[in-house]
Amino acid sequence: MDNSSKVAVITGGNAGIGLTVAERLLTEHPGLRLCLACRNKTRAQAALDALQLSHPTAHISIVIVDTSNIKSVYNAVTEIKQMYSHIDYIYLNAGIMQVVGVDWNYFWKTLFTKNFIHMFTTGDGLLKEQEEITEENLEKVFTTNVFGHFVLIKELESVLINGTRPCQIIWTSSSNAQKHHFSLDNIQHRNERGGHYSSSKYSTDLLSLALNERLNNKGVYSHVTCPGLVMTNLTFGILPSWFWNLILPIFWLLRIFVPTMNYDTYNGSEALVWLSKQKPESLDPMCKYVSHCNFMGKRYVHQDKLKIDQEDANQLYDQLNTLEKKFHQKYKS
Ligand SMILES: NC(=O)C1=CN([C@@H]2O[C@H](COP(=O)(O)OP(=O)(O)OC[C@H]3O[C@@H](n4cnc5c(N)ncnc54)[C@H](OP(=O)(O)O)[C@@H]3O)[C@@H](O)[C@H]2O)C=CC1
Ligand SMILES: CC(C)CCC[C@@H](C)[C@H]1CC[C@H]2C3=C(CC[C@]12C)[C@@]1(C)CCC(=O)C[C@@H]1CC3
Repeated sequence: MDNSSKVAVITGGNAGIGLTVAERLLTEHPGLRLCLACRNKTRAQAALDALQLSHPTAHISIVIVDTSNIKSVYNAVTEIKQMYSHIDYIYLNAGIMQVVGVDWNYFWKTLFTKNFIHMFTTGDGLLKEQEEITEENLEKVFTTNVFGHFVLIKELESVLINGTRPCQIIWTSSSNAQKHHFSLDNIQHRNERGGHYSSSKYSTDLLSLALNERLNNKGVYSHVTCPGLVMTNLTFGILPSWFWNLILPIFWLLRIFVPTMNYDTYNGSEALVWLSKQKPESLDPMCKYVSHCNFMGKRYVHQDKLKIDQEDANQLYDQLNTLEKKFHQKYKS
């Protein structure tokens, strides 16, 4: 095993924001060894081929992981541990949103009120979602976005901790993370009408804080990012791509008020890549690092103070830990 060069693992690294982060990290950190942790072999191989074209000497590998399936996460951990003795950056980026429609009534009602900036920044109240339960009897958005990643981090702990080099855990959270959609009495957000995605991203923010409390003294640092609104398969699942292309000029205008209207993945990945170039000890665990792009097209990183509570974070951590133990017993003993 080559221990000298840096290693980055990216979940959902085959498409959208994850793929752009992969591309930009290879440019920013020459010699970086990259692991695309993806659920689909063909799509992962296509991404690897594209990255290898622009970075012919880069060392890129694929690990198959479906974060909505805990058995698959355990299998992926075994593979990652065989490949790497230390991980410098782990991007917990894979994510889904199960949208079935837009509440246009709410959109028109809010457009000409003072709440319009909040609506365009967060999407809060605009999206209709549907629930799905996985074959392991877990809520799918919660498992894909949060629990699968929790298990990944927990099982990889020995590879993240290294006496001499720090490790950065970098989550792709969202402005859509809203406390009013989250409850410690129902962390999976089961049997609720909507708010599944928001609850999962709020959990992400809490979990990141809890991880810092547990792991900072071992050289592992966790931070949350927000890519803003970016055109990817996720947003094409909300409205068709032709619609988004049509309203591109509106995005430019909206940027005067809402600098998170990033549109492309390069703009959206700014905060995620910027974090990899910072000293992790100097970063604030109570901040969300947000990718901004102004009207003139200038990209920069904005820090938003997180409105979350350490006690909630610890309680969520404990609940995730208890849930993980059941799967550990089932699959690992
Ligand atoms: N686009 C936006 O405006 C915003 C996105 N985000 C977040 O950014 C992250 C990346 O999303 P984005 O790039 O937009 O969307 P994409 O759909 O383009 O990318 C999502 C990535 O996650 C992967 N993925 C989905 N489900 C799983 C799973 N069960 N196991 C493993 N991988 C999975 C997808 O794989 P596959 O290609 O096989 O489907 C894909 O690689 C998400 O966490 C999302 O919530 C946050 C704020 C705004
Ligand atoms: C004329 C158009 C600009 C109308 C588009 C309205 C809505 C579909 C969008 C306005 C704000 C958007 C938004 C998201 C999805 C699409 C909107 C609701 C996200 C929720 C996508 C996923 C995220 O993580 C955050 C985004 C915030 C903004």
